[in-house]
Amino acid sequence: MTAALLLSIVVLLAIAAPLVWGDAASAIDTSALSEGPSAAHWLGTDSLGRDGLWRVLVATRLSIVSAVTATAGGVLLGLALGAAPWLLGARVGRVVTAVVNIAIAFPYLLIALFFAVIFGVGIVGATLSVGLAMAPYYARVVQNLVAGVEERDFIAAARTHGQRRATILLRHILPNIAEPLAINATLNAGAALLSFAGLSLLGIGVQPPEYDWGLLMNEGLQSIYRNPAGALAPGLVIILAALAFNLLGETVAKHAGHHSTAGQSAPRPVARRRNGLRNPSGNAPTDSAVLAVEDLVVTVGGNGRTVSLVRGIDFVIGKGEAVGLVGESGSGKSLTALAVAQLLEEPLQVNAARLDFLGTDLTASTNQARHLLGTSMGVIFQNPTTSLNPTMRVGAQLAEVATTHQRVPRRTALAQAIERLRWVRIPAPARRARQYPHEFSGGMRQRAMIGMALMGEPSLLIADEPTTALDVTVQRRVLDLLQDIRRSREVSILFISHDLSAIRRICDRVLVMYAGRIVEDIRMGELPQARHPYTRALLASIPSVTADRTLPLATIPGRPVDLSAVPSGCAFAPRCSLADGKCRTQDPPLRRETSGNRVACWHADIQIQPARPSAKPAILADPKELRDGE
Ligand SMILES: Nc1ncnc2c1ncn2[C@@H]1O[C@H](COP(=O)(O)OP(=O)(O)OP(=O)(O)O)[C@@H](O)[C@H]1O
Repeated sequence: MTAALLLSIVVLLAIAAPLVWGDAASAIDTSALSEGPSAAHWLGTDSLGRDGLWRVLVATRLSIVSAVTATAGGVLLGLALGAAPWLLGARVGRVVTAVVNIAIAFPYLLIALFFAVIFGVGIVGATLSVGLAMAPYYARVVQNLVAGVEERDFIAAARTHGQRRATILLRHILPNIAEPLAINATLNAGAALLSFAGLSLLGIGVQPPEYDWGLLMNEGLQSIYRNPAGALAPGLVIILAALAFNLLGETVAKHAGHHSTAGQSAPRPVARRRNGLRNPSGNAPTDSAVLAVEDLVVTVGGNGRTVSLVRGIDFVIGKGEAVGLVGESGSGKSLTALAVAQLLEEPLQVNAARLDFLGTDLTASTNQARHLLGTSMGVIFQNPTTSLNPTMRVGAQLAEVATTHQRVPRRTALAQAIERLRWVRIPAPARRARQYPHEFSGGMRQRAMIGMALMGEPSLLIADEPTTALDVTVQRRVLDLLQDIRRSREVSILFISHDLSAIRRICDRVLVMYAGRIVEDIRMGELPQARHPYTRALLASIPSVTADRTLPLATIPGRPVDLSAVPSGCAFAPRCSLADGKCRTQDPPLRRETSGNRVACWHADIQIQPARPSAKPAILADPKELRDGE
């Protein structure tokens, strides 16, 4: 609001002041030469008796227009120089980069002075000088921004399609760097304003009879002992106008930052509750249910081209229960977890008949629901390297969760962060809290992430492949840690993995997903007696050290189904050796069995040996043997 108010005043003055007070500001009054402030002249008069206040107001237009013009020129030239390496190739690019680097090594105002001497005094010379002096800075910014974008997959795709570099620059690169560049320019317009003031103050900027704030300051300085207001007033408005630009830039930057990082701290309420509970599986949530999900659907697209990525799933997680979510890549595991944590954004759409967390309806997107998500649900992501901010100390990052969601003072939050680092067995937690993520090993970073998820004393931890990026020994320690946390604090866990042996280590129950649906929900101890052919095939494909090494490793034949063209009937039918006509036409419902497990297969009762070519499939092996074989 302050930025908007200040900027509106500046713009209004730039437009209106010369029209309203232009004549009064130029009127010479020989009877009131170099006077101090009075009722007639609030800021006194200059050596020709002209009113100080009117001149400060009228000078707004020239000061602002010249600063904005110089900034625009600097940005355009910087854009050309910064994009040159991309457009002209490595050899020419190196020369341009070297010139930019040399120019940046000199103080900015020195370069402006250098050009002012070349172009001569006056408004045109000053504008050119300030614009040219700014260009190397913008060139560096553009080079960095281009470097950040040019490695992205969509640029590689455009190059593969044979698009020219200039076209890629205009179509793909510029739109992606425009926002930070514009923010930089707005922030630096204030600096341009100060540069003009500096040049005019030195007498090599704007020349009389034209006048800007710098020239008024120059004139005011000559009589500063008689009339201090004559120099101070233009100085003050320069500061206010520069502040207006800076505040605007920072506001835009903050907004842009929020937009791009919308996520855990500011969940996006896209989940919607559908009317009418389906509850076909008799999957009634009990009082002890931490999470109750019913008919969860995640779709993408619209206008008749909607693709269902998660196709109506139901499950309940009880207090202190650990539930695994397993399936091949693309089966919808992460989307399910992120939909529960309210972390999915447009264009994905989330709908659910029920999405209750600790008895609170998350689809309602109330303050209470948002607070619960922030304090009682922790999410651990796959890659700890990209999940921790590299520029923040680990302790401060953990503490931020508490200051944001629990509004505790920073000191208390930091003590809590150190405590959580101790919980996750980080040695010397107080010292480690002061370190940056790069000073941690991969396993320690993941434990720090788990510590961060524990900051709010969560009731549910969602761990999305938390051990995939770690080596086997570290994986084991992280899994043991999760198991300990679960036991000692009664935390429920939704553990996502494509690795059944990892799931087996900590989960009580496993949900097997295929093509966006749960096809089997089975207690861990009964996994060797899994009834869905897909679960059996997944189990059979776990390598075992006792398997016959002369035989090829077991795989699941065929490919996962394309979710934009799911066949009618059972989605697994094209890959299933048991599939018959019924499977290809009718989709089997997820039925609850007397054992309490659920399975979606017309042939769940048929006993088959898993499709493993070895004599003794791992699925049927002794659980101890499976553990040793990991
Ligand atoms: N933003 C998105 N827009 C369109 N499709 C998406 C989007 N995110 C995911 N998908 C698609 O949704 C399907 C399920 O993705 P999801 O990430 O849940 O799979 P996953 O089972 O977690 O796989 P992985 O084990 O590889 O992480 C995939 O086919 C994926 O391509």
